Amino acid sequence: MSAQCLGLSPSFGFGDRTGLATPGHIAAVNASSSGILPIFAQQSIREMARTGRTATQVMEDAFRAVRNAHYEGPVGADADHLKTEADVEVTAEAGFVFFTIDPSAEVDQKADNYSFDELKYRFHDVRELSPWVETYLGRTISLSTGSTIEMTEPVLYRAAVKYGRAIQLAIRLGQYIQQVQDRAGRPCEIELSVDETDQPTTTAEHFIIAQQLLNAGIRLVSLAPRFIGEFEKGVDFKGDISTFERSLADHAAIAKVVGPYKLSLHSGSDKLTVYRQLAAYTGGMFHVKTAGTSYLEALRVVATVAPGEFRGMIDFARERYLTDKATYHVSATLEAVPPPHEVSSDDQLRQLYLQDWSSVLPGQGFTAPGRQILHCTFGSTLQHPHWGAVLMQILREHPAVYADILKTHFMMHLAALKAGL
Ligand SMILES: O=C(O)[C@@H](O)[C@H](O)[C@H](O)C(=O)CO
Repeated sequence: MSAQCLGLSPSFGFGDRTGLATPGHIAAVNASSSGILPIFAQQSIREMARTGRTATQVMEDAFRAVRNAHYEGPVGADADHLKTEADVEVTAEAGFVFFTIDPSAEVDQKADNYSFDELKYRFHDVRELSPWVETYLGRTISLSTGSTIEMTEPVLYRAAVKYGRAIQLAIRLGQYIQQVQDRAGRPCEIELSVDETDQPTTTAEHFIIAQQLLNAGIRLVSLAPRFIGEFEKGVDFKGDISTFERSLADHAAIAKVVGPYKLSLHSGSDKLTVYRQLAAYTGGMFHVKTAGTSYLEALRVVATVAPGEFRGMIDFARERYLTDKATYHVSATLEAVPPPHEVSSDDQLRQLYLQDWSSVLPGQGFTAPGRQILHCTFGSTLQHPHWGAVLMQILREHPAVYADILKTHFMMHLAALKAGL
């Protein structure tokens, strides 16, 4: 079986940083009967670098499990957060068919704070590569939600300064992806991701980005805006849910009228509080990406079968956290979570650093800040000569335990999404 394009069907990405999680992911999909299609091979270039795995290994690990489970449904494969043509080439060659373009390196992350005078000054540097400003100027776009988008000079100058270069890069990478896949006679789906920026993507910016890519012939299957609210790694949504819902409804309306394409939720691990709304407001045209949560559930296997080793892994993670958290959006502090030597109970320690479903209200996700300490240090742990070897040996010695833990974990995730369909 090879990877397939999943189109506009509701879909869910099961990122796996160990290569041993797919059996549990398959068990959850089979048990949930949610109708949500899976992507079992999903890794970013960043994750592959941090875990020392190649694109080919990611594909082989996932599809070996698919064959062993005799799983027969359509299965996607997401080459995530691609930033260069070289990223495209190595993942296309490995058999990926879903390509997530990430032009965030070209996003001016300070643009939301510039005054109008500053924007007018900086606009001169991007005027030539943002010819679309004149075409939108003065237009009012009405959305099915009743919201309107006023394309004023300040709005357009800010969009051009903030995303002008990023749009150009996204078009270049998108056209390259389509050329590479068309030449090889392989299918492809493209997602644009600007979720990893500090400032939310406004409706005007979403409308412009999507329309410029589509005008350039980039066939988007999904788009990941930076939603309002805090989508921190490893824990549930943080923020005002009604504000998020209003913004989500507008973004979904844009995706329908400019596309259609799916809205994609990155850092989707454990964000159960917003899953029902995402499914409902998009009318099922959504994609959710997870990855860190499967790694945290791998540590739950260690906590279950070898609590002493789990304590050692926590101590190591605490040593690495301040360094490793640099590229991730998290707020946990070492001071907020006691170190293992201060917690005698293994169960309490597991609650502090992983949390149990028994402690979570229905339709909500985990919130324990210790999860972020373990989440961000996955690369250091997996690549550590001792702790990486201990973790992988425990997972290989207890495959049924890991599969059962993942089945329970992702049945909760898929059920929360299904509630909105
Ligand atoms: O950590 C990564 O690089 C990926 O998991 C990336 O964050 C992915 O796009 C994601 O959001 C999964 O939750």
